[in-house]
Amino acid sequence: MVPPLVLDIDGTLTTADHRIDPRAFELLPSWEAPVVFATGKAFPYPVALAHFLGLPEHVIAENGGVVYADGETRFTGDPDACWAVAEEFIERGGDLGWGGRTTVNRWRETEVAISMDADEDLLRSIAADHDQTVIDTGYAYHVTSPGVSKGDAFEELCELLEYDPDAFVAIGDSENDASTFTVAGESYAVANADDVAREAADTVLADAYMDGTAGVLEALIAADR
Ligand SMILES: O=C(O)COP(=O)(O)O
Ligand SMILES: [Mg+2]
Repeated sequence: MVPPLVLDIDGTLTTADHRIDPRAFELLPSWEAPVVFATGKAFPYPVALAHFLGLPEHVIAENGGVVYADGETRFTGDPDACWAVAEEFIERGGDLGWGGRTTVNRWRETEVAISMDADEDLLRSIAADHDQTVIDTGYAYHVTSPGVSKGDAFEELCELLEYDPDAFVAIGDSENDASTFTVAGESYAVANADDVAREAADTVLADAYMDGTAGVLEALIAADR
């Protein structure tokens, strides 16, 4: 039996230009064990991915702020405090960015995502004044509440579904994946991963993006034969 998976999305299942790599549609629909998507993106994104792969919607969104499994939704974090940071950031001349793409935050329920073009120093200093944290995923700065993490959310999801987190293989690429790597039994950072993810992973892969991820998935399938 192949092991269950907990997979980051951006940088892990994608190409370098942010598209889902088609190999996700070849390897995941027939995966014979649970697959959990754990992302910094807003709640609808991993739900849609699971849905269109024909997989059960077991997801972690917003860096752990949202857990959804078996029809149950759990939220962690203080969205008002995160928005207070974003509002002060705008008042002090900052820009959330996204070129008018309001869908980035429209369905976000526990935190705020800000474009990588933003003034990072200003954002971090305002977040610190409000006792909120900033996560840099390489795709966005996320203003998130302390204590929110994909790893804690993953543990919660495993409790809900009565899964053993230690049985899971985790793959990811950035600092928001390090906590998942700690909880899962086995962890891989793709070659494009940041230093925090590389440090936390059991194995740093030679291949980047979906090349790295597909290599792990194919090896797991081969080992199962
Ligand atoms: O939304 C982001 O900033 C990153 O998303 P990810 O956690 O799927 O890589
Ligand atoms: Mg990622």
